[in-house]
This record gives sequence, structure tokens and C-alpha cells, in this order.
Amino acid sequence: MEALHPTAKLMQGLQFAASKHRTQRRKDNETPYINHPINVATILAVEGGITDESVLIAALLHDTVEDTDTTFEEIKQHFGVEICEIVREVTDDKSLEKQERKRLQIEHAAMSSFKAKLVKLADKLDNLRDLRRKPPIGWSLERQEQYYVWAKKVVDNMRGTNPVLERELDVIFKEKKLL
Ligand SMILES: Nc1nc2c(ncn2[C@@H]2O[C@H](COP(=O)(O)OP(=O)(O)O)[C@@H](OP(=O)(O)OP(=O)(O)O)[C@H]2O)c(=O)[nH]1
Ligand SMILES: [Mn+2]
Repeated sequence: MEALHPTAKLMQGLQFAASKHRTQRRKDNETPYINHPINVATILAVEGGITDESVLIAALLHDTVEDTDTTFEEIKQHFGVEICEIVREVTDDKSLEKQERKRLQIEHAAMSSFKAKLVKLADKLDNLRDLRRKPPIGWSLERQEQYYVWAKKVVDNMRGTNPVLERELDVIFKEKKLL
């Protein structure tokens, strides 16, 4: 068989994520959810200079277990154990009470692998850029501020991972007078 195009596995990740998120919208009730995983993977490839395909595919898939019916087993079958484990590290347990889930995300960030930290940093950068562009419907100013403060605690536990992404995040934290 002819060798596949070098982007073939990445395209499979994109196709899988798009299919899993196909009925979802972001909290602005407009943007198709898939735009977020695409943004996260693009931030890593274009701004973060990441060439590790497993990290880019994990970025495309990072919210599929947390926010759709996808199982870790399914991810492992389609994309292998390394990508599955990166996704596992960045997946919150939605069955937990929200405050506990948010507290754990701060704690887990410090113990995450380098590759999981890359995905989480790009995830936070996209969410914060989104928040600045157009806050989720119904979020009070206070809730928005709380989100920035919490996100900075997660990011502060992942310092020393990627200077470009951290610098971009600090631009936002400075704007919010958190730095
Ligand atoms: N800023 C923003 N966030 C949105 C939007 N749509 C969905 N989200 C998601 O909402 C989460 C923040 O909303 P919260 O109410 O604080 O958290 P929750 O949905 O997880 O309970 C973010 O998850 P997170 O826990 O911060 O990161 P992750 O779980 O996606 O990794 C983000 O991914 C949007 O339009 N703007
Ligand atoms: Mn996300």
C-alpha cells in the first residue's frame, strides 16, 4: 500500500473530534464546539512550535471523554496508549462536585507529564482568549474574574513548560492585573 500522507493520523484525530462534538456549541451558544480543540492544537503547532504529533492529536481529542460519550478505551483503540494517557491526564471527572473538580485541576496540573502540561496550557490560553473576546452567556463579571484567578492557579503549577504559551498567558493575566 502507498505510504499515507504525513497528516493522515492528525486528520483522523480531527475527524474523530468533530464527530464526537458535532452537536455541541461553546458557551456563547454560537461557536461550534470543535473550534476549541482546533484552536488548542493550532496554538500548540503555530505558537508553541510543537511538532510532536501525539501532543497535537491529544489536543484535538482533549475534551472528548470529559464532554462527550467517548471512552478512554475508544481513544486507545483508535489512537494508541500514549495519546490516550495524555487525554486522561487533562480530563476532569465531571461526576465530581464542581468546586472539588476545579481544586483537583490545580493539584493535577503540578503532577502532570510534560505533554499533558502543553495541552493544558494551550487549553487555558484558548479559553482565556475566548473569555476576553466574548464571555459565556450569563457569566457575571465576578464569575469571569473568578475564572481568570482560578486559571492562573492552574497555569502557575505548570511553569517552565513552554515559554511562548506562558508569555501569551501572562499578557492576559497582566491585563487582568493578576500579574
Ligand atoms: N471561556 C469559555 N469557556 C467555555 C466556553 N464554552 C465552554 N467552555 C468551557 O467551560 C469551562 C469553564 O466553565 P465552568 O463553568 O467554569 O466549568 P465547567 O463547564 O467545566 O463546569 C471551560 O472548561 P475548563 O475547565 O476551564 O477547561 P477544560 O475543562 O475545557 O479543559 C471551557 O472549556 C466558552 O465559550 N468560553
Ligand atoms: Mn478544553
